[in-house]
Amino acid sequence: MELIINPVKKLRGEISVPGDKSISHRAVMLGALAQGTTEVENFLMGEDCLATVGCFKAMGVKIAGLDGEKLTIEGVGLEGLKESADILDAGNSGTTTRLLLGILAGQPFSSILTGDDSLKGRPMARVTKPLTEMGAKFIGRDNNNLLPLAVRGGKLKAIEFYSQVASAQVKSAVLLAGLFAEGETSVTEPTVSRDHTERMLKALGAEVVREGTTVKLKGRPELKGRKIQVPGDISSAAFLIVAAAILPGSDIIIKGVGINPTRDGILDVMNNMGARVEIQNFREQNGEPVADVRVQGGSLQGTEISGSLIPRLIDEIPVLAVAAACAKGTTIIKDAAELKVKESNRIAVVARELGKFGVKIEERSDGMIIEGGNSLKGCRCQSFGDHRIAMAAAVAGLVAEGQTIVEGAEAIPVSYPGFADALKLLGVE
Ligand SMILES: O=C(O)C1=C[C@@H](OP(=O)(O)O)[C@@H](O)[C@H](O)C1
Ligand SMILES: C=C(OP(=O)(O)O)C(=O)O
Repeated sequence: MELIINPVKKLRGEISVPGDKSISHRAVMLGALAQGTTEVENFLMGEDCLATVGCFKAMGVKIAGLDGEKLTIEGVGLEGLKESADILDAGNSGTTTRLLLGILAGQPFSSILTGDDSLKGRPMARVTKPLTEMGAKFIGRDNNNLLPLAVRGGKLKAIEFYSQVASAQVKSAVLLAGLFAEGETSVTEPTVSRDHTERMLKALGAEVVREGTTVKLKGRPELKGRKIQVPGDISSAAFLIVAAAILPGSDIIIKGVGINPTRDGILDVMNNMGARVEIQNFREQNGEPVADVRVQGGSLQGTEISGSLIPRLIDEIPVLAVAAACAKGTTIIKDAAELKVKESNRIAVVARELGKFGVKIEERSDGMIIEGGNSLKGCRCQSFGDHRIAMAAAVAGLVAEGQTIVEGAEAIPVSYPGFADALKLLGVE
């Protein structure tokens, strides 16, 4: 599928973005493991989260409301999942895979988990290693690194785990396995990654504490189902934030965006670049901070994006590269080697695709250097099956001269169903 983008002068209007993908996955998983009913409002009906729903249905969990935006999960408790008669399919979703492996590790049955071609190339040893140390057994290619993976779960022991990567998926996999172990499981990461798992576990009744970059969880808690209201996804809002910021004369308000401090790195970067971004109507929703984000267009300056900022905006880097291309001066992105193991190699693909727009961009092993300030030229570009690449290219198309055609736009509903309609609502053809 192709998305055809015509340049536009400015974006105007008020809009909300679909529910947060990370929180929607966790609502299904923890709702399933809780006692009683969990009602999820503003659940993201994106393909990744629907893959999570499919896996839990296959393990006997009753989930209703897939036709609307309110999902109801009948929790089965920590002991209640059933062996799936078929292979579990995580589709394109790394979050489904890694978090689910943590849960499957604690089950007294066998499971087989697979995904699409992109997911079959992504590293899983980062979770199968600590889960093996906890007592689970895996069989998979490349030393249990690649899907498909067979898992034989069982009685787990709590561990103290030191992760090499600042990854919420790794941290969450170990913590979710820790639910099934007696005693305290702890995870220490190099810098803090998104903490939605910890927040939701607490909200459902588990004992979780953070000390610096370490999170500790007491095993075998009694989780209680509850209402969960999912905030708008800042990673989806990012495309609109950047689009408005690079189009002078724009003025948009994105309502109800989750601005959890472990996720809001894009707001810091926009601020550093001199963008006019305002946080309005701050409030808290089920333990997650939420606000309306107003963005006005203007001129941007190059910046550096590195260090502990990276995990706070990892999924926003493709679109931040577009902001950098439109800014005056140079932008350096480093410490972001993780980008190479996402849905595509996001360093190589961003460099190649933005290069087609005429952007001067140098690929580095852990990031990229972008020379901003040259005008972009409309082009034909590819998503490489990566939703964030497709949407970043579309945003570049809004400021480029002439028409831009994004091939592989069918990847977009993985995280942002309705993306094209959102652009139209704000004035794009
Ligand atoms: O835990 C999560 O929900 C996610 C964590 C991040 O991945 P890593 O944990 O691999 O960095 C992020 O890129 C992904 O989109 C969602
Ligand atoms: C990396 C992403 O997701 P996942 O790891 O869940 O596939 C993403 O949404 O950009």
